[in-house]
Amino acid sequence: MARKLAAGNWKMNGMTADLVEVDALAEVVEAAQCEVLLCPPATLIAPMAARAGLMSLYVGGQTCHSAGSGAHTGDISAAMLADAGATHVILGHSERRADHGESSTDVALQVTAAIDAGLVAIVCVGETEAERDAGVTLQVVASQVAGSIPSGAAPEQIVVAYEPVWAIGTGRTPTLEQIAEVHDHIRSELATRRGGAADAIPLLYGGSVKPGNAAEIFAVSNVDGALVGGASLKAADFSGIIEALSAA
Ligand SMILES: O=C[C@H](O)COP(=O)(O)O
Repeated sequence: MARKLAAGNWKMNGMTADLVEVDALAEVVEAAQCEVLLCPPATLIAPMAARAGLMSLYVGGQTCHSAGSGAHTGDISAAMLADAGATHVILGHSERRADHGESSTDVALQVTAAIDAGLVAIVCVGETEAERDAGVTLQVVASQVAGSIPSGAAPEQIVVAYEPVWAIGTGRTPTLEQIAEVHDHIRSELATRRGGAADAIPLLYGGSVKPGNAAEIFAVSNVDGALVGGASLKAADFSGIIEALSAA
């Protein structure tokens, strides 16, 4: 049985003044029957972690370089994220794959670096709309899972987030049957390579999760939580999602 995780991805949003949203989550986080994580932009990791330390809230990064240090202007290493107070890092998000040309091979190297730095790696996979229309969703997702997760990674060091690219920030979501089909397939792919240990890897759904649709998504087979973008920016919205996962 995998642990449940409500993860928020602030993407390139958030100023110091927005940290009041973290304070506003305190009561819900303390009552939560699941793990809760927020991944702000790198500039806010340290101050958010200082606030999160007062409650049971994890803080994570949104990417990291595969190298430990060196001449990589603008990049950040996994050890730097950990040093700032992060416990997790999102890797291989479709926006990184599209905007920065990151391949599954690149992501696998980042995952190894993250694990070496003591971080939990949240590995994102998902098909584009054209791939879904072409009927190759399961092959695309299986290939990303196989290529992005190093075989040596232990189950407690990995989370997989299924995010259909066409559902991100669009208000569109797959049917519950489509979510179940992909999540069951990911679980089965992981089990092929890891046996029963695969059951301990949390599988998150991401893409237009809101308080209003969270409960039905969390009731789907092999959905252990969510990776939430827009609805994680405001405590009022994210609270509803945390509560729905706690009740699932
Ligand atoms: O990382 C989060 C996802 O990309 C989902 O974003 P969204 O909830 O705004 O659709």
